[in-house]
Amino acid sequence: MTNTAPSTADAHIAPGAGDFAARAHQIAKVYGRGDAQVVALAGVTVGIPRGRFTAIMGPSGSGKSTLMHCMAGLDSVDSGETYIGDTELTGLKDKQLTRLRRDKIGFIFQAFNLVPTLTALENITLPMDIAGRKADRQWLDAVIDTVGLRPRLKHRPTELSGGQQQRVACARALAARPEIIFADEPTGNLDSRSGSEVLGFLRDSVRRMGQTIVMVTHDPSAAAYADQVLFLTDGQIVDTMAEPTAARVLERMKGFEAGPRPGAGVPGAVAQGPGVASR
Ligand SMILES: Nc1ncnc2c1ncn2[C@@H]1O[C@H](COP(=O)(O)OP(=O)(O)OP(=O)(O)O)[C@@H](O)[C@H]1O
Repeated sequence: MTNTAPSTADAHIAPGAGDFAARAHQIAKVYGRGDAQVVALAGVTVGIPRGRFTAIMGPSGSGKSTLMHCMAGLDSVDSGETYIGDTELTGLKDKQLTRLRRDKIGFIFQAFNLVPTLTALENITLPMDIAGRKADRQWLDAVIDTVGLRPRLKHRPTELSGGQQQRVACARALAARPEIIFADEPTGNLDSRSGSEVLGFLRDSVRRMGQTIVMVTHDPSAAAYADQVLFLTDGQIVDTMAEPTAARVLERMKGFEAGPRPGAGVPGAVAQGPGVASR
C-alpha cells in the first residue's frame, strides 16, 4: 500500500530546507502486476545529511536496494520525487540523468567493477577521463594516500587482493569529489579484515574529507561504522539510530523478526543526522 498522507516530517525536506545531499519525497515503487505485484517502496520520505555516513538496514526484501537505486537515479519511481542536492531527478531525460550520475554521484558495488586491462591508477581516473575532466592532482594524491594504494598504482586488478580492488573502487568513487557516494554491500565480497579496512576508509573519507556516503548493508558491524542507520521494513522507513553500535543494531534487527517495534512505524521518517535520538 502506498502511503501518500502528508507528514510533518516533510517540512524537513522541502527544497532548500536542511543540508541534504540527497532527498526522497513520498517515493513509491511497485514491481509486477496483479497477483505478482510487489510494493518495494511504500511512500518513503527521507533526507540524507551532507557530510555524514548513513547506513540503510532492514530484512531481506525490505526495499533497501530499490531505495538506493531510486535515489541514485538508477531506477525510476512510480510516484514521488527524488533530488540530488537541489536537482530533481524525476522528470530528467536519460541524457541529463546520465550526466548527473557521472558528475555528482559516486558508486561502490559489491562486485568491484574494475576494468581488468587498466592499472589501479587508470581505473581510479577513468570516470574523469571519460567525462573529459582533469583530475585535481592534490585531491587525487590525498585520496590515494587515504586508501593506502600508492605502492599498487601500476598493478592491474588481477594483481591486487579483493580488499585492494575494493579500495581502488572506493578511490574511483571519491576521486571526482561527488556530491554523494552510494555503496551497495561494499564489503559483501570481502573477508572481515579487508572489510574493516574498507569501512574504516569510507568513514575516514567522511570525517576527513567531508564526503557524504550512503551504504546498504546486512551486517550490523558494518553499520556501526556509520553516523546513523535507517531501518526499512516493507518498503517504509520505520526507525533511525544515531551513533550505532553493532550490538544495538543487531538488537534492533532482531525486533523486526517479531514485527515492527510498537510506535516505531513512522512512514515518512526523515534522517536527521547526529541530532536523532538513539532508540
Ligand atoms: N526487478 C524486480 N522485479 C520484481 N520484483 C523486484 C525487482 N526488484 C526488486 N523486487 C522486489 O522488491 C522487493 C524489494 O527488493 P530490494 O532488492 O529492494 O530489497 P532489499 O532489502 O535490498 O533485499 P536484499 O537484502 O535481499 O538484497 C523485494 O520483494 C524484491 O523481490
